[in-house]
Amino acid sequence: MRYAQLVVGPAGSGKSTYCSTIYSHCQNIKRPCHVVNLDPAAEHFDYDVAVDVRELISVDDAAEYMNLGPNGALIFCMEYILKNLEDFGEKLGDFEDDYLLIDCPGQIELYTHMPLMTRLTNHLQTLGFRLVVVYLLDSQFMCDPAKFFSGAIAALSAMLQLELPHVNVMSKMDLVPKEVRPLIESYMNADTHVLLDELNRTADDKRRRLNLRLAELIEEFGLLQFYPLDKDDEEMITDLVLHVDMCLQYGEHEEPRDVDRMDMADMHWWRERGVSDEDEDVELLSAARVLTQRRTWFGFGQTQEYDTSPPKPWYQRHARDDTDEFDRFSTEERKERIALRREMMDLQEDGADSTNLEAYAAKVADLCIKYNDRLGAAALVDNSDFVQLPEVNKAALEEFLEKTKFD
Ligand SMILES: Nc1nc2c(ncn2[C@@H]2O[C@H](COP(=O)(O)OP(=O)(O)OP(=O)(O)O)[C@@H](O)[C@H]2O)c(=O)[nH]1
Repeated sequence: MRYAQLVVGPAGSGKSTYCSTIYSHCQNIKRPCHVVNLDPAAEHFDYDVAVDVRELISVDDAAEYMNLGPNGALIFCMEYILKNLEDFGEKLGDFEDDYLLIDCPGQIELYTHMPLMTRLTNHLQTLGFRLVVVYLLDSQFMCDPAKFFSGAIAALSAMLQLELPHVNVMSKMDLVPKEVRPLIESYMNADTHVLLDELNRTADDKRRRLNLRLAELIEEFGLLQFYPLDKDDEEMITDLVLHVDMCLQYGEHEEPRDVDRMDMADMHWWRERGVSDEDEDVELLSAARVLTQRRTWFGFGQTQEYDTSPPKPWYQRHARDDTDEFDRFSTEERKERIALRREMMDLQEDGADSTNLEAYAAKVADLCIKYNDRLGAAALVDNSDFVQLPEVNKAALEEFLEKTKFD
């Protein structure tokens, strides 16, 4: 399976910088990755470009030979690429099992007015690529709600035009002054109440109705969540890559290598954190993570899927975030959870019946109480029928939840 991110967004929004940042991140995590330049007007890059559209045609050549101005030359280039799409696509076809970052031109009207991107994406799909659009918006221009609305609608237009999984990114977060951050954060979640209040301050009745309709559109379709990006914040980059991977379903086709019982999502999670899958501990670590995630830990042969909801944005993270939780456990708790998970795996191999399922669920319940794990306890009680939790343990968990309730 091959994967590609189409990196789009207005001029100067940070597309090339994004490609450079993700390219370095991929190198660090040992993921094969190549950058493709689709911008005939591009000038220089601080990374190796594997395929460059300028080898086919560049704006400078078009301007010189066709005697065109900069915009006319760009349109000419786009038409030329369209006519020679098959040749260009062939070059992209050289990469097996790889991950491409396609750095697109900044003039987004080129895609909304011309069929280039749609034709290119269709072609890539016929070559077996799984695609995601990463749409960048510059946080610098998002310091007032009217600009946010126009940026969000441009993102929506690209989303509708390209009809592909779509991730919105708010770039250059490091440049946002502290006092403006709360406002930007509210935009990133498309908090329409905040936006409307701001927008309506100076609007007349007619404009207020328009603002309301636009806000409803944004809210109703839930399409406009933005992921923050500060190119120097490793954690933000990891979160974003993880989210894009979920949209791409990256890695789901792969066969596990050394660790045949491990969930691929776990392996991927650890790889993202620099742990090699040749490392024996990965199986243990992953097992522990499954346990901490409380999604699949108490069932035998349960088909419940991983929760693929996007990781929480950095500003919403709190101590009980699932993905961070493992790090909070004491060594003793980790060991016990790992041991229990191993026991469950052995039972799975021997064949689970209702007696050992009950015994297992009872042990998990004890562990929740022992380590003051309210979230796990609540999940277990909610799924008590499904996991065949014995009544006595269910009652103990309910008592524990009642006793440790926050007011
Ligand atoms: N401080 C900061 N600067 C950034 C960031 N991302 C991009 N920039 C700067 O913003 C400017 C434009 O970035 P590019 O990556 O060239 O933007 P682009 O979207 O590729 O531009 P075009 O291809 O011309 O449309 C450059 O000066 C970058 O150094 C960021 O996260 N933080």
